[in-house]
Amino acid sequence: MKTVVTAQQMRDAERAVWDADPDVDLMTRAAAGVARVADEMAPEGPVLVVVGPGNNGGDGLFAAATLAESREVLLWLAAGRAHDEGLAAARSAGCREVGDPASARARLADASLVIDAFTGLGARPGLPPDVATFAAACEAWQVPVLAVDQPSGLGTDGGPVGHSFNATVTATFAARKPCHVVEPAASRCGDVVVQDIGVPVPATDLRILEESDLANWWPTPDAASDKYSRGVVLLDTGSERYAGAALLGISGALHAGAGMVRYAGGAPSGLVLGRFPSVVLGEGRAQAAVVGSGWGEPDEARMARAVELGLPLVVDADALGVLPDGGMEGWLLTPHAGELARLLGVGRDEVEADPLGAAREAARRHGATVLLKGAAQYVAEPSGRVTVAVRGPNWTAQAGSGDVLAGICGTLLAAGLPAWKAAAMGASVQALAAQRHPGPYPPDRLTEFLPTVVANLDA
Ligand SMILES: NC(=O)C1=CN([C@@H]2O[C@H](COP(=O)(O)OP(=O)(O)OC[C@H]3O[C@@H](n4cnc5c(N)ncnc54)[C@H](OP(=O)(O)O)[C@@H]3O)[C@@H](O)[C@H]2O)[C@@H](O)CC1
Ligand SMILES: [K+]
Repeated sequence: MKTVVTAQQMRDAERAVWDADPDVDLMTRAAAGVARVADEMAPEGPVLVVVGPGNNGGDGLFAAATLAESREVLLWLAAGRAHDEGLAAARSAGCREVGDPASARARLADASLVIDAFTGLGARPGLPPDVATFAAACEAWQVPVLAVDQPSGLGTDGGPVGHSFNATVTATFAARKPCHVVEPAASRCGDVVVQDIGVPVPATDLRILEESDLANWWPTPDAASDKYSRGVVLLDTGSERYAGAALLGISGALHAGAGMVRYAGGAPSGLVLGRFPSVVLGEGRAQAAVVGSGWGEPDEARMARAVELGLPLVVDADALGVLPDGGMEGWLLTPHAGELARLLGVGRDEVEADPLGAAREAARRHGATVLLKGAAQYVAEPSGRVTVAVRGPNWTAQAGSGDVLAGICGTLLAAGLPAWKAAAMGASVQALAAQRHPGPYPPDRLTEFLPTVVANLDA
């Protein structure tokens, strides 16, 4: 798992380093990392550096000085002022300045790389008009952009996105920041490279899961395991009309490695057994249950029966409309943005503008873990801690993915994992399956790849 730090947490961490050693030169380390990534991205051709007024611009200027030893480097002082020492170093290394915004845009015709060093940790969201026009021109001309610390225009801690650079690669320092992992900002960051500049990273309440976590934590049977110790998951999903949701959830549960799947939902039993003969029909001993996918409507009586099971529940789709008033400790709610908006009584656009805040609020209000599904997936616990799942390709945005995911999470809950882990690992393994098998596979086909993904998880 990798920790994500806010702007303030990063500044505090840097302050601690300076307090311990006032002579430490973090900017030189940061700039060296930026120059290295720049050379990797574009080994030759002119580099154009957009320089802002603060230390982010300072990083860009010292990186420019290094790059100018071997290639042409142009500076656009887009704020009209710049970090004094950085500017002196860049000038004496031979960097030349473009005088005005139009000249900067004109140089995009032959630039092999733009380095965006306008703003970083000190950014207010948005860009001055000249810089916004330049950022749009970079996109239109398809010039690769290396963002220093973050694409300028984004708020470091995430939030709504207006004018900003759209980076090919972002070179950040010490740890990722919320804008690198939380949408809508994350999509503007390209590939995020984290440079070690000798600043220890504090533990925080935001982190991202990695494949190695899945490898270490995936519940793998041993010689003493039987179907009960591996975990029995009960699904009360599907209906006559939405029988497919039941099949998809069962498939997710089985391919994630359930010891046994029981099915007690509304899909025709012949259909279920015809496709999955190992499924046991009806209720019985189980360690977790999945409810709501494919019910077709919120059903209070059905929800009440599920509550009576006394099991940790994965609550999906229609069941989210009939949540009990309390007693959901250990449960996992799996809304997409629209469902989460309904849970909170706000507009979907509000959830999309601040998915982290919305997921945290729902988890706090309901006292349950919330997995917010979508292109990026967040797992919020009632404590406020959030884990970001491994990201998949956009192909997975299709009907049925959520039904499969609920089944996978049910299996992991039944295996004894806490709700946050079941959710983050379930979402991540589905994303990895899609990543390793790119293309428009339907969700039932993708599910069949889960066993090979689990067997080959890279520690
Ligand atoms: N701290 C460290 O030790 C290290 C820091 N490092 C580097 O420093 C960066 C942080 O530097 P920083 O604190 O100087 O802030 P920075 O992001 O350059 O911006 C502040 C300036 O921008 C201006 N401005 C803001 N938004 C604007 C907007 N929308 N439109 C126009 N102007 C805007 C703002 O103006 P003001 O708000 O004052 O009006 C102010 O003048 C960090 O990201 C990393 O790259 C590394 O070297 C490692 C060591
Ligand atoms: K930047």
